[in-house]
Amino acid sequence: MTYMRHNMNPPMASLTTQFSNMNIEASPPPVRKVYPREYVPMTYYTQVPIMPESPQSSPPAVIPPPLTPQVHLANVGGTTYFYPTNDSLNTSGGMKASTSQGGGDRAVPTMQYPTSCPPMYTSTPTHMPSTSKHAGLATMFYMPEQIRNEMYQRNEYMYMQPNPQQYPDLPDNIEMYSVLIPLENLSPHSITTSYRATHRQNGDHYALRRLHTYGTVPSKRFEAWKQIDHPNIIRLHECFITKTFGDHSMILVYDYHPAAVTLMNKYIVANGAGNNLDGSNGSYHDPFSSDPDAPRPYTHQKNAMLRAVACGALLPEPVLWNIIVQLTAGLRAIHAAGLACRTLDATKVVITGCRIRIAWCGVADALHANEIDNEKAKQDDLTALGRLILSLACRTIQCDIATSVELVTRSYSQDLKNLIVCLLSVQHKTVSDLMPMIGARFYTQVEAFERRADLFENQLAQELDNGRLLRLLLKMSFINERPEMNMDLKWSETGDRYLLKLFRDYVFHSVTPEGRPWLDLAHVGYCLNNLDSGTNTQVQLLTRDERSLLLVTFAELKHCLEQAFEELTQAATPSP
Ligand SMILES: Nc1ncnc2c1ncn2[C@@H]1O[C@H](COP(=O)(O)OP(=O)(O)OP(=O)(O)O)[C@@H](O)[C@H]1O
Repeated sequence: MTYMRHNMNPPMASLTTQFSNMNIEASPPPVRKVYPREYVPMTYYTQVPIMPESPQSSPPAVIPPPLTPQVHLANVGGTTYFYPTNDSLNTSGGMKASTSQGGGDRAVPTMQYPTSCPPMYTSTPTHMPSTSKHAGLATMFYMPEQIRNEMYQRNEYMYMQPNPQQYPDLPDNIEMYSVLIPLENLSPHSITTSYRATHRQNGDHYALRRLHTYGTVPSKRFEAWKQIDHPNIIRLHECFITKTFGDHSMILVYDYHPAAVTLMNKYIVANGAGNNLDGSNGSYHDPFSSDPDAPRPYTHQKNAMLRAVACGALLPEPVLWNIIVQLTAGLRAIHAAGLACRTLDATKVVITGCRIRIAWCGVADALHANEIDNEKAKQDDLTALGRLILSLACRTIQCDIATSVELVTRSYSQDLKNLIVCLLSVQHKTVSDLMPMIGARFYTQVEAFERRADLFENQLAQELDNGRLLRLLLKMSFINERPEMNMDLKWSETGDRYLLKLFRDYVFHSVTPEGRPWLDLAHVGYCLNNLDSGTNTQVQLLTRDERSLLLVTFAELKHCLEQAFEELTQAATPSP
C-alpha cells in the first residue's frame, strides 16, 4: 500500500473495496531489514514463496492479500481487470484474464507459458545487502576494492596511448605490430629495448624485446622456448629480424602483462636501498659477481640494510617463499625443456598481482648464442636464484654475501637460510633437490592460490548476475517512458507497458511509510531475479493515483517485458 505513497496519511477510501477491510495497523512494521538469502529456483505456478514469509523478508508494507477462491478485481484508468486466484491458475501454463467492457487501452493477453523450469539464478541478493547507515552504497555496487584497483590498473596499461612527440623516431609498424610504446626509458646506448605493441590483425597487445644490431641467425633454442607455456614464464611467441630501425635488429615477441613490475622495482628500488643501476646506461651490476670490475659493496649500505632490519622494512618470510615456489616452478619447466634461463635477476622477473613470471626468456640465448654448456647454465640459474632471494631478503643488491647471509640468519627461519646457502654453494644441484627444502610451505602457497581463485570465482559469479540484471534493466529502460513508438505517443503508458511502468515504480520508487525513499538493493535484486525467472510469485502494483491495486505474477510481467521488447526490436529493424 505504501510503496508509492507520497504523504503519510493516504486516504484509505481510495483503496479498492477488496482491500478496505484489511487491518493495516495490525500488520508488521512495514520497513524491515531484508536479510540476503539464497534464491530458491521455482517452477511455474507453484505457490511456494521465493522468500520465506518472515517479518525480515517482506518488502515494505506490501501486504499479502488473502487468497480467496474469487476472482480479483483491479481498476486501471477506468478499466477493470479480473485476475484469477490460485485455484483458477492451471498448471499446464495457461492463464486467462479479461477486461470488463469500457474500452480500456490495455489489450489483455491470453498467455501461454512454458511448463519447463525457468532459468535458475542463484545467490540472488547475497552480494546486495540491504542499505544500512554504515555501509556505503558503493561497496554494494562494486567488487572488492583491491580486485577493482588491480583491474583498473591493468586497464590503464592496456589502453595507454603512445605520445608521438615524446618518441618521434619510433617506427609506425614493425612487421605485423604497430602502436609501439616503450616499456622503459629509451637510452641511446642500450643494446636491448622493450616495447608494448599491438598486433595489427588480432588487436592483442604484446611485449616486444628488440636486440639492437643483431647480426647472426636466430638461435635454434627459440623453437624450444616457444613451446614453453607455463604460468610462471612469460611466453615467447615469435622472433624475427627487422631493418625497420635502420639496423639488423632481432625482435622477440612475448605475451604482454599489463602493470607488470619487476621485482627490482617492487621490492628493492622501492625500498630505496638497492639501486645498483649504473646511471649511464641503466644496466644492472651484480654485486656478488666475481668480476673484479663490478662495483663493490659499501659499508654504509650495509648499515642501511641493518637499519632496514631494525625498522621492520624487511619482506615478510611468506612473501619470499611465495617467490621461491613460483620461480622454482618456472625454472623446473625451463630446465625440463633442456633450456636455461641464463639471466635470472631481479630485473628479469616481473610480478602482477600475486603472480611471479620470468620475463624475456630466450634473450640470453640470442645474445650469447655460443654458450652451449647447458648443464653449467642450469647450475648458474640456481645460483642466480640464490642471489635473487638473498637480495630480496635484504632488500638490497649491494651487500656482500657473508653479511647478507648473516642478516638472513638473524631475521628469517633456518630453512630459508639453508635454502639460500644450498643455492649459492658450488655443489651440483637440480630444482628437484630444492623441493624437500621448500617442504610444507609449498602447500601454504597452493592454499593461498586456491583461496584467491575462490575469491575470483565468487566475484565472477556475482558479475555474471550483475551482467544479467543489467541486460534486464536495459530492456526495461528501452521501454519505460519511451515518448513514442510507431507514431503512438502513448505506447509506453498503455497495454503491457503500463504494467511495466508500475513495476518499475514498485522496484525503484518505493517509499517508507514516512515517505522516505526506500533504497533496498535486496528488494531490487529479489524483484529483478523473479522477473528474469518469470516466477509465479505475485506482486501488487499500485497505480500512481493510489486508486487501484493490480495483482500480477512475475511470469506475466516477464511476458509483458518480452512482448514489448520484441515490438521495439521489430520496429528497430528496417524493412527490406
Ligand atoms: N611481458 C611483459 N609484459 C608487460 N610488461 C613487461 C613484460 N616484461 C617486462 N615488462 C616490464 O617492462 C619494463 C622494462 O623491462 P626491461 O627488462 O627492459 O627493464 P630493465 O630493468 O630496464 O632491463 P634492461 O636494463 O635489461 O633493459 C619493466 O618495468 C617490466 O616490468
